[in-house]
Amino acid sequence: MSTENHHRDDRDRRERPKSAAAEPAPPSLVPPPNALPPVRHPDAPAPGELLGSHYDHCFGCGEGQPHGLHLQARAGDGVTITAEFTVQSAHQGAPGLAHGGVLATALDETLGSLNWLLRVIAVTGRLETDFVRPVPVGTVLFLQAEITAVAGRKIYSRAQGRIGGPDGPVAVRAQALFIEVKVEHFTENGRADEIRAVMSDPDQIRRVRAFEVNP
Ligand SMILES: CCCCCCCCCCCCCC(=O)SCCNC(=O)CCNC(=O)[C@H](O)C(C)(C)COP(=O)(O)OP(=O)(O)OC[C@H]1O[C@@H](n2cnc3c(N)ncnc32)[C@H](O)[C@@H]1OP(=O)(O)O
Repeated sequence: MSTENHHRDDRDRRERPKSAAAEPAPPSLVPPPNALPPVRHPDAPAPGELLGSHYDHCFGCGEGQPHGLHLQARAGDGVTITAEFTVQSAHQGAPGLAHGGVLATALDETLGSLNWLLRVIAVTGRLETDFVRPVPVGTVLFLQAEITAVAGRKIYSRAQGRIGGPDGPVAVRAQALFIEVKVEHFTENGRADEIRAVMSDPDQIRRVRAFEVNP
C-alpha cells in the first residue's frame, strides 16, 4: 500500500466516530458520577439567535480586533451552539494553512459561548484538541458544540469543526472542562487599564451576555 493510502486510512480511522461522543476522554475530562445533565437557563438566547461578541476586544469574537477570529456564535437547541469562523491570511501557521493555535482558539471560543446558555461565567480549565485535517486560508470552519454534564463548578463540553459545509468532514474537535468563576476573577486579575475602560464603558461588555456583570 502506498504512503498516501496509509495516510488516508489513518485519517479515515481517526474520523470514523461522526460524533465526538465516541472519543475516549482523559480522566479529568470524564464527568464524575455525581455530574448532572446541563440545564438551559429560561432566559438564555432563543435557538437561532446570534449571541454577539461578549467583549469588543476579545481575540475570538470581538469586532474591535482587526486580526481576531470574528467568530459568530448562534444559540442552538438545548445546550448547544453553532458558530462560523473564516480563516484569514493573518491566521496562517504553515503557508496557506490555519495555525493550530488559532483553530484551538476557535474551538475554545465556541465552547466558552455555551456557558451563556447556562447564564454562568466560566473560564477554560482544560482544552484537549484533535487536529484531523489541514484547514486552508479562506475556509469557513463550521463549529458545533454542546455541554455534556455539569458537576458543581465544573462544566464538561465538546465541540467539532467541519469544513466544506455544516455537514462536511471534521477538521478539528475538542473536549473541554470549564470552571465557573465569579466576576472578581476578571476584575482582580485583568490589567487595570482594560478593567477601568470596561467599567467606564459598559457597552464594551455586551449586556446581553454579561447578565451578572454590572460594571
Ligand atoms: C468586568 C469584566 C467581566 C468580564 C466577563 C466576561 C466573561 C467572558 C469569559 C470568556 C472567557 C473565554 C474563554 C477563555 O479564554 S478563558 C482564559 C483561559 N483560562 C484561564 O485563564 C483560566 C486560568 N485558571 C484559573 O484561573 C484557575 O485555575 C481556575 C479558575 C480554572 C480554577 O481555579 P479555582 O481555584 O477557582 O478552582 P480549583 O483549582 O479549586 O478547581 C475547581 C475544580 O476544577 C478542577 N480543575 C481546575 N482546573 C483543572 C484543569 N486544568 N484540569 C482538570 N481539572 C481542573 C479541580 O480539580 C477542581 O475539581 P474538584 O476538586 O472540585 O473536583
